[in-house]
Amino acid sequence: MIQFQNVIKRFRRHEVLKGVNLTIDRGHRVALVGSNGAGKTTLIRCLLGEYTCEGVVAVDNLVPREHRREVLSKVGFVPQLPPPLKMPVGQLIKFAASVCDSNPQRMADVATRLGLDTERFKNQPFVKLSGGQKQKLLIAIALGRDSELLVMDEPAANLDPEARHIFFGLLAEKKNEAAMIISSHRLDEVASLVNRVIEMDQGQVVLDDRVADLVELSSRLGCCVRLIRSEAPFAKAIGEWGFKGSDDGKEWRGYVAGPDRLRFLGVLSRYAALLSSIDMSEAEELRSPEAALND
Ligand SMILES: Nc1ncnc2c1ncn2[C@@H]1O[C@H](COP(=O)(O)OP(=O)(O)OP(=O)(O)O)[C@@H](O)[C@H]1O
Repeated sequence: MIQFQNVIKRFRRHEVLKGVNLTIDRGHRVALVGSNGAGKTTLIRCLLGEYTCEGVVAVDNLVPREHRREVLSKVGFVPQLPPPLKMPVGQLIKFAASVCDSNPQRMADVATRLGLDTERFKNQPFVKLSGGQKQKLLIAIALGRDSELLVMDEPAANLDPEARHIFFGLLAEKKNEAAMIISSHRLDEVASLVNRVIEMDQGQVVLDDRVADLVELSSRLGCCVRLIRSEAPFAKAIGEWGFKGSDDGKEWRGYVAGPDRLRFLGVLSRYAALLSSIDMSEAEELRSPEAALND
């Protein structure tokens, strides 16, 4: 579906992409990783037809630079930095839906699932939303439409754990019909969302691995964390994951989105000396943490 053949991009004399060769098909969920300045955004911009470059870039045999409209009609894009748009939220959704022949209500419904009530914010300029609200709206615009390719630059970075879980579920719904490219500095942020990892360094692909597709995107893990004593900083950190504590603050229960397990364990590792046990298991059905505590 996507082809890069010996793609070279120069800014004046600085060669930023040094001959990139890649083929990405439907069903591939790619983590595009690499340190700052590796060339990830430049590669994406070549794919979206924003830059001219040497070599071949093609989406379904169309050259994005020459067939921009047709190529962009296939692509849902979530940018790394939200554009500084003054347009009110309601108008922005209508405009975005008209550009890609989608229904504004479909985008609004995705926003609602993510926890953003677009009706409430319809007259508010986009630029005045919070970072997380902007991210939710951009995701809703990208996912509330038919697309064959989803390109997302650090898409979940600003989302709270509940919205991340919903977002992963939305990706699961698209996983067979679309190819996905998820760009990130950190592999651990995106590792469990993907089945292929492409690492760039200094304008070149230095690793291209197919990885086991074991984590169900829409899964949740029921968790119980026990401590040797209660501590306020831990309570604050785990409270941000929606966990509820026992009266003595030594037992905490809640749910973690399947793809977020590594991230969650990373948070727990900061309090390793406090931990007495961690239980994590695939949740068969969702029960409230209060109900689980009463078991
Ligand atoms: N418009 C531009 N003009 C000149 N140089 C540029 C331009 N855009 C990017 N570069 C340079 O190209 C290199 C690759 O940048 P790019 O933004 O593609 O990296 P990245 O991997 O996306 O980094 P980050 O993770 O920081 O977003 C960097 O050295 C950057 O300074």
